[in-house]
Amino acid sequence: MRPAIRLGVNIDHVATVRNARGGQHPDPVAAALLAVQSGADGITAHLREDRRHIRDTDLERLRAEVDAPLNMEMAATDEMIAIARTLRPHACCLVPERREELTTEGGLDVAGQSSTMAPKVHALKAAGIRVSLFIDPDPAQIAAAAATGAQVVELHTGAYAQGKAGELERLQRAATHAVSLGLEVHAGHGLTYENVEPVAAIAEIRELNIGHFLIGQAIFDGLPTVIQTMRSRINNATGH
Ligand SMILES: CC(=O)[C@@H](O)[C@H](O)COP(=O)(O)O
Ligand SMILES: NCC(=O)COP(=O)(O)O
Repeated sequence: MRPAIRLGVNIDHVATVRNARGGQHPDPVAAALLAVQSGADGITAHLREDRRHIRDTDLERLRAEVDAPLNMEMAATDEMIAIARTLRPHACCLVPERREELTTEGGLDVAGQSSTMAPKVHALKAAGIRVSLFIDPDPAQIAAAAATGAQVVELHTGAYAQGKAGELERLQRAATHAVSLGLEVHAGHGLTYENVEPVAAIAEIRELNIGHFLIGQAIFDGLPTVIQTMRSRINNATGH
């Protein structure tokens, strides 16, 4: 039987609500603690260059106060690499960023910058950090990701979530290809109760990172319920 899929809960948008009034509530760290108590296997937080949601102090407190793997999402910039090497989260996931974007659009173009990406991956690994590259389910990107020395690829499920034809099959091919190159396979972006099970059924996937839907649904049902429900949907797909 395949291992159970780890559920990483992305708490970015707890910080979005907090920042709306410039105060302290709702506290992303309190949300992370509740998420872990409710069954999350790890916490994901995206420190964007514009700090539109997660702030540096949020990450510092998550690292200090939450006894669960912290997956820091970040652009592959010198600033973020320096922060990560100081903070030493369990993992970093390198994602593309454009200041004007509403959310992450495409995957990281590793193939187009592999010579500069490899040293960045090495710098993070040298700090004891597991490195994941957030990429489209594309053969060239997977091969380039493996060549950088990254241990993990996180497959961008955005096109699948938007209903683009053939994307689930593309994700399956990408997952098989990545494992053949020795990479661990994660997936995320735009996953919901309704679309998660076919992705979770991809046998090579070891971790799903889910945020926006969970935080939004928690407004109606509460964070524990939505995490437990998502956990059960994932387990339905994997037979756990
Ligand atoms: C990489 C990805 O798909 C998300 O983890 C990312 O955090 C999205 O950015 P926002 O949370 O700012 O929408
Ligand atoms: N890397 C994907 C992630 O952390 C959460 O993405 P989303 O569920 O907020 O779209």
